[in-house]
Amino acid sequence: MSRQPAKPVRKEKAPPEVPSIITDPERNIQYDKGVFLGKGGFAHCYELKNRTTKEIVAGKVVPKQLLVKQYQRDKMAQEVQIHRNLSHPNVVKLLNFFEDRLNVYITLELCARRSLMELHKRRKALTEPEARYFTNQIVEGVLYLHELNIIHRDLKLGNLFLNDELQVKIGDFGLATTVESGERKRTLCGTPNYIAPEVLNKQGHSFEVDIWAIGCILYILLFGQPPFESKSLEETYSRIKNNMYSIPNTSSPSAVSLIRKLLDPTPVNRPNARQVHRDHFFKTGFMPSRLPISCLTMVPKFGRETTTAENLAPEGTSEGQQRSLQGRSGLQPILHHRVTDNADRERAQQMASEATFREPEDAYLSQLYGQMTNLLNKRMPDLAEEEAALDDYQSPECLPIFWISKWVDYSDKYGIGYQLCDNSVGVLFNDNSRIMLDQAGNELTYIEKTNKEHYYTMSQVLPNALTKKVTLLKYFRSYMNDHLVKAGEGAGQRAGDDLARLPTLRVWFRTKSAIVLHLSNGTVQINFFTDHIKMMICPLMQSVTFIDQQKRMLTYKFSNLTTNGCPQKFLHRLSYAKSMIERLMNDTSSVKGTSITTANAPQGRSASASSRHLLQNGQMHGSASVSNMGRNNC
Ligand SMILES: Nc1ncnc2c1ncn2[C@@H]1O[C@H](COP(=O)(O)OP(=O)(O)OP(=O)(O)O)[C@@H](O)[C@H]1O
Repeated sequence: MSRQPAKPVRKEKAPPEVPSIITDPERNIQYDKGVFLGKGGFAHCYELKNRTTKEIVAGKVVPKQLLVKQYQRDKMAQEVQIHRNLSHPNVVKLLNFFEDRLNVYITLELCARRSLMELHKRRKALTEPEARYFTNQIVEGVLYLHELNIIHRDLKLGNLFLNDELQVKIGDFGLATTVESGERKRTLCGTPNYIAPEVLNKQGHSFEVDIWAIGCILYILLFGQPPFESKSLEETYSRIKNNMYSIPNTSSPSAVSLIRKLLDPTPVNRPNARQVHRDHFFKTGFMPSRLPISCLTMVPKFGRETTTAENLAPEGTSEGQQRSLQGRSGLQPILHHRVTDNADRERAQQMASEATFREPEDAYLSQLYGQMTNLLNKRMPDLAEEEAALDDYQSPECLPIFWISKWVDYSDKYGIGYQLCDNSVGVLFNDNSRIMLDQAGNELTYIEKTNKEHYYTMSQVLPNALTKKVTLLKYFRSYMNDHLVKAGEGAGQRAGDDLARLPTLRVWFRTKSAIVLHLSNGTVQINFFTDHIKMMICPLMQSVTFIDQQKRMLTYKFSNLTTNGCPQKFLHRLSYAKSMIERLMNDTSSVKGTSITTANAPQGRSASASSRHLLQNGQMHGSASVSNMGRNNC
């Protein structure tokens, strides 16, 4: 592959010069600059740690050189003016703002789980209970704003942030405005993403533009794409003006009815925020009280037990085996998910069971292979390693939610055990069945080689057929805890964990130089043995993360590698990854149809054994990859 000589990369805007210790002079607070969170049109955002209280907040940094024009300063002042007085669980809290010689700083409540935009990229269409959960919180935030006579005017997935509890937080008040009663706004600086027809038609607009945007958001959450999307902007605008959209017939009547009301072409016909909040859609059906982190990348599991207030045991378990969620010593009482009455409950159960998980046939391998081929066919300018490590080249929002932090190869007898970065553990057995135990050590998933899933809790009596595999799982778990870097006790179970479906290891093999692991959510991970560099490639975010020798996590979008350049060292690995993906594709097809059924099948019978480097004499070989990745990275 021909390489262009290193040349300075053209950047749209110079990154801000940010001191490593930032001082809020007025309040005499010092912050340590932490990890880079991302950049927008104006701002670069970092984790900031209060040096006294140790609290971590998000710090938006805007270089003063970007605020030279009066209108830029006015816009920022207006944004802060509106945002600073707001206080609601579904609105990002603006904590403080201050400046130093170089920059203006705004400190905000930290939303460590990014935004609904990244969720959408990873998941596309969500289940209806998830769409209900997120939209309900958006509506609660909007209701609060509208009651204060504030229109947000730019509600979009990227402005709906998520904290560690996966609570929605409305942010970015750059286009927000206040309205007097009956006033209709005539001008709007900037183009809102989900622009309402009355804005396009310049008829004057008000609160109803936010309601329209909620309609677009609910549509995207349910169906995975915007209602008026087309190939060109003109066509999209024409569809908006003519109210041309269709609703897939997979949706429930209450979802269809609400979308139609929200996307009414005539603003006065749309419900106001209070009416939306009271809508049938939110009052019926399954409303999770909390969603697990895994739903950022995997469809949740809605077993029978999770859809009822009583948390009934899964089918096939007896009364005595039912799990009691109350009164478990040492555990927080778990909030019940909301289901209204018996009829609704039945419907919710039916809907939930219909939402059974279908893992894509090859878990995105061919898609990823195509992306890698495309990327490597392009000329990527050379880039010095240290330059590539600068914040401005990074896309930290694309960092995978899960990766394998430890693994133990015991495939000469049983299989491979691994720990995910959230401390959950799994085993891929030689017979291609999989088992997974969550970080709290409570929720157990068993996946047959046919991909059929079974859910249990560790407190219930498990089927005899599983005893041996669960024993092995525990064995792997304690081995990884004892012999590899100390993992610490898993956190206690939290509400919503019963809905978690964790990604599992699907296929793996070892070469002389690396172990190659493919997770069911599409992530391909390659750990290189010699220099301990690791790479995680995600087809859904179209990005690659390298964990370098200094244990830095460097995440690049494929598109940025082509425009900004790629260090030689990473380029070699990308080429290597492409051939490994090809091999995974071949392995995956050979795994299909294998007739191996026992847990400890002889080595030669495993369909994928040919590509595994099997250790002899029952030896375990393991690796703890990256012991300290920091909170943001998990
Ligand atoms: N409260 C927060 N917590 C965590 N990350 C945040 C927070 N606010 C912003 N970010 C991150 O910082 C990035 C830049 O923020 P934002 O998009 O608000 O900047 P901006 O320049 O105002 O954007 P825009 O161009 O959309 O107006 C976002 O992509 C997001 O990843």
